Amino acid sequence: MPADATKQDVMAELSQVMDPELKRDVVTLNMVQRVDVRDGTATVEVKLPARLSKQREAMRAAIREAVGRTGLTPEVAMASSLSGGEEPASNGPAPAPALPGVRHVIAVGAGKGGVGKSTLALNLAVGLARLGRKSGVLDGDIYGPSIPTMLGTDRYQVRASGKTLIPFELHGVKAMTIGALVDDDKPLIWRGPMAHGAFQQLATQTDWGELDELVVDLPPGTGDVPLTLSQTLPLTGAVIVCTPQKVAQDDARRAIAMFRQLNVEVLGLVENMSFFVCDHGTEYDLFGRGGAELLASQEGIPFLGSLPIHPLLRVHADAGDPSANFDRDESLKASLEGICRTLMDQVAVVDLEGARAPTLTVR
Ligand SMILES: Nc1ncnc2c1ncn2[C@@H]1O[C@H](COP(=O)(O)OP(=O)(O)OP(=O)(O)O)[C@@H](O)[C@H]1O
Repeated sequence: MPADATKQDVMAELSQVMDPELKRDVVTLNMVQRVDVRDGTATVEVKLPARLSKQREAMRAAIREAVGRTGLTPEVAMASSLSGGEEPASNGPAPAPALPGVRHVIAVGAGKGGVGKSTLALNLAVGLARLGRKSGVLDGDIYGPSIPTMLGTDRYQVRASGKTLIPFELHGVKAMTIGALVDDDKPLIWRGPMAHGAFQQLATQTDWGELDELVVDLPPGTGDVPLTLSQTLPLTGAVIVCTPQKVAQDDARRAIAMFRQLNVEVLGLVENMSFFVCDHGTEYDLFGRGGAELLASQEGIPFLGSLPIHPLLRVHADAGDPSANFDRDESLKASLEGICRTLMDQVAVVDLEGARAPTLTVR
């Protein structure tokens, strides 16, 4: 490219430089603060999140190389975010609207599919209700909504009063699912903005009443759609589910990085399918139990607890009877309630820190 390249040319090359953790480019992630092109030189200012401090020089080299491809001489200034706080992604949706009456919105996410995210989201909502909280569950897993089957709402039609959707009320939990609005047989191809609009409507037009916790089942992964949906609601924090294998932890690490990038508090990590208990009571660590707890301590986030591979979890999910998980097996009940209680503690910590946060009064 000739040396009369423009700022747009520089931005186009910079959009090829990837955040090594989030696998997303530095332009989309709003890290590029300034680009000036003058006299054959491109001056680029980049704000690097604190989590990438070890990759600082590698990032600088990648940015220099990208600018160099335009034929301009690169001058790269790198600033770091001080607090470890990351910049919210640019091109993101408008600020999330509050849900009146809902005190805490808790997203449940996972770095990859099939790790038990929906199972955990639903059992958290049911468990919190059984512990006396007013709870709800919002199924945002637009790729494969499973809450309708797991909660048994698929037996009912969604009802509306004018433009307001009336949530289902089953097992002590208010529920709304994107599954109620899409046809099972015609999977839609969702893109970020489209998913954002439908999901936001679903969340804001449902009559939740007063809730202590609304648990949101996000789509799996860290792609555009989960990223967009994570910015759609005012989240109190996120819970991440992972299985014990090393590969699952790598995915979970990416999910942690995604929430941090969005400035969403990670309330904790849950290890699902942690071990298997056979009929004789012997426990088998099929996938290498304990990996998630180790990951939590490495990442400095709370470990909320683990769930065994338990045939009843699958049976009750297929039967749409989550209450049975708390009624038919003492050890399963103890695991689920333990996770719910630890989560409630973490939510209380966030409330406390929010109350303590300094406020600025402008006169
Ligand atoms: N600990 C467990 N023991 C037994 N079965 C489980 C356990 N966790 C999940 N399952 C079963 O595994 C299947 C997948 O679980 P689930 O739908 O919760 O995963 P997911 O991560 O939400 O998947 P997706 O990414 O497709 O949304 C379901 O049939 C569920 O009942």
